[in-house]
Amino acid sequence: MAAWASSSSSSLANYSSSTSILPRTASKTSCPFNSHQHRPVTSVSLLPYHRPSTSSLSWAQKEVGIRIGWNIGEEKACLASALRTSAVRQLTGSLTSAEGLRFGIVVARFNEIVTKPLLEGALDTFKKYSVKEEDVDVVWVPGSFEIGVVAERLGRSKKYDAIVCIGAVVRGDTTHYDAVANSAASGVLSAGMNSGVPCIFGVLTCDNMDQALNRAGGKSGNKGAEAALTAIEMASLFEHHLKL
Ligand SMILES: Nc1c(NC[C@H](O)[C@H](O)[C@H](O)CO)[nH]c(=O)[nH]c1=O
Ligand SMILES: CC(=O)[C@@H](O)COP(=O)(O)O
Repeated sequence: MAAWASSSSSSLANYSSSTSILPRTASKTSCPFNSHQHRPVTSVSLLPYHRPSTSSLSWAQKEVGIRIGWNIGEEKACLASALRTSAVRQLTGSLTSAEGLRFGIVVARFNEIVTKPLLEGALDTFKKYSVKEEDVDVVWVPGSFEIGVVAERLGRSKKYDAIVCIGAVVRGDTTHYDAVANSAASGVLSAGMNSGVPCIFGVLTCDNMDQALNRAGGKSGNKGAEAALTAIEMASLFEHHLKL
């Protein structure tokens, strides 16, 4: 008899009178096998499973084998998920513990009619979440293409817990838009990866100026303010959970 069968039959005896080993909600809802059985999972072998011939198995072992064999993927996944759920740590940054965190803001002067309100949205958000003015530095660059290199320099200085990158790339008549927009995005991404400091992408990439203005305090909100919120959460996450 396969090793799994004997241990499963004994484990069946152990569990048969016990309540579900899965949290009630898990056995009732998240295990597809259980959904039509309407019975809590009482035993799932965690041994390496192979399907033996059933002729030599007792009723109990067939029951376990059938339950496990037919739905090994779902049952194991459910049990594993349930076990993970009971032991899972969930780490997140807090928006209510921003005091003392330090932020850099890199903002492009190009399309300043858009980037200035984006910057103001970010600064207002920092103030609203108790970030002191002396804990925020603003660095102006000519255009969005220059954001990445400055963001990385600020990150490597280790003076900041997160860096907000603000720009507005608006499509013109040529394909220059694609070069600038893509470079800005990859520049901000690289700055964060290379410096280890969260760099937040608050660069608008729009087909026209109306789209940009709508996202700088217009009917579509303020992406600068959103970027500042993201910066606070990421800075808090790194400060409280991801310190090296
Ligand atoms: N067209 C836009 C630019 N272009 C300028 C570049 O960002 C860069 O400063 C120049 O290529 C020199 O390196 N910048 C924006 O931020 N937005 C635009 O729409
Ligand atoms: C995003 C740009 O670089 C763009 O504003 C430049 O306009 P054009 O493509 O007409 O030169």
